[in-house]
Amino acid sequence: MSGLYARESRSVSTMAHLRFFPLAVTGGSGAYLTGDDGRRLLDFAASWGAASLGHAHPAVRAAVDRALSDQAGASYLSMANDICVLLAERLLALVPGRARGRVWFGHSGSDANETVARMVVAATGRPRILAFRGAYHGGTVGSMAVSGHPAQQGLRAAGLTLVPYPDSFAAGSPEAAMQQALAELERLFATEVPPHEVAAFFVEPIQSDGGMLVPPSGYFAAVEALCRKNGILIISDEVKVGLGRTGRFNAFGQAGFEPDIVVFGKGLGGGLPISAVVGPEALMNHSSAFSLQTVHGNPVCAAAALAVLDTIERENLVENADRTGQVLHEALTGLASKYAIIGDVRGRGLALGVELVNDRSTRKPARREAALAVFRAFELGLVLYYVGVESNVLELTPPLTLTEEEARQGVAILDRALGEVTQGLVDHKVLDGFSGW
Ligand SMILES: Cc1ncc(COP(=O)(O)O)c(/C=N/[C@@H]2CCCCNC2=O)c1O
Repeated sequence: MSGLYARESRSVSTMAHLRFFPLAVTGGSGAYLTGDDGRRLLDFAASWGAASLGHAHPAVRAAVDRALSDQAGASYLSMANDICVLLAERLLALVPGRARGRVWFGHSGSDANETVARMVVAATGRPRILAFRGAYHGGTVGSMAVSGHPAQQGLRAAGLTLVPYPDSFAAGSPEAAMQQALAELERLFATEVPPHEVAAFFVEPIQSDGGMLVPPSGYFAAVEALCRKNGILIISDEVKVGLGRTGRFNAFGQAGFEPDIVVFGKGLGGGLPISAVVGPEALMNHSSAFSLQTVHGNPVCAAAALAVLDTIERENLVENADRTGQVLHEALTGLASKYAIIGDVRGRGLALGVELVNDRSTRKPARREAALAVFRAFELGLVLYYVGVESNVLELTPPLTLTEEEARQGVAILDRALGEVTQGLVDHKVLDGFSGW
């Protein structure tokens, strides 16, 4: 364990730790992090997707410097600032007509989803909310309340009903997954959940922390029809897979539905804390002083977000995510022909998952092997984490700036790590103290 990591253990709380290996960093540039031991590590996680432009991107640095050099306050609570207005106008132009009303700014996906959960109930008078089993919508009380991930210890909202997200790998086919998931939703509407009491449905276009689950084609179109029929608002949580990561700017478009409310976060700030909720004016202006924190809408983070949106456009990063994502997907599929432990490779663009199983026919989750593979990859110079309700899905969410060469380099490291794990060459003891989820 490095000196810096040991020093952290004597100074920083573990309450926010989601640790898979003892990485301590002192810097980074592009798709690389600099370890405190001087190593350069290829970052296939991008800090859970937040470093959308990689590290130390000059556009973000310049934008933040300009905003700080003539600082228009530190909050939009009690005064408007030009940068937030400009960012709001940009985001309104990026969402479908249904959602094109007003923009709320926050710090994180959690406070954004918490705000939406409160807003839809307050504005519609409907007491119920739908979300998916395995969904991660945040780490605050109000966002955990509408989440369904088993790793969360928070209380679920009284009006929350969790429904199954279609898992094509677990069900054996997309058709079976879609049929099962729709049947359960329709059963709930017919028995336990009166649809006219449901205010909104929280949707991840790809369920990331739940295992990078890609919905079957047609599933969300069917869900949207059910929602429209019953006046249920659809919320697209684009916090992790939005902003071009899937190879299209908005992930909901590929998933085949048009949301009423869109939630952005993580990569929006390029590593700085900012989130946004974009929705219809009637909802977004249903009240004043409804959801506020002191430095919400600060111009510095908003400037970073504008730089991110500008850079995504200027550097064609949506196309890069599509193209480099295909290279990565194909390379990972190549690994699957080599390692029986890889049960499934799935995802879109640069939102990819590799599900590890001990047996392809039973699909028994290979939790320990996932943890060992991630640990060994770290030792070999690649940073990636695992997700999934069984913690057996390697998650790849690299910076949108990733090059094809970097993609191949990362897969070569993962290849070696999986080889050593499957040959029993990685001592299980390395996982002591790294409990992950
Ligand atoms: C789809 C989706 N919506 C909202 C959130 C919450 O965002 P914040 O962690 O910025 O509050 C997240 C956060 N996801 C977690 C962050 C904690 C570590 C585990 N991995 C994640 O990506 C998310 O994936």
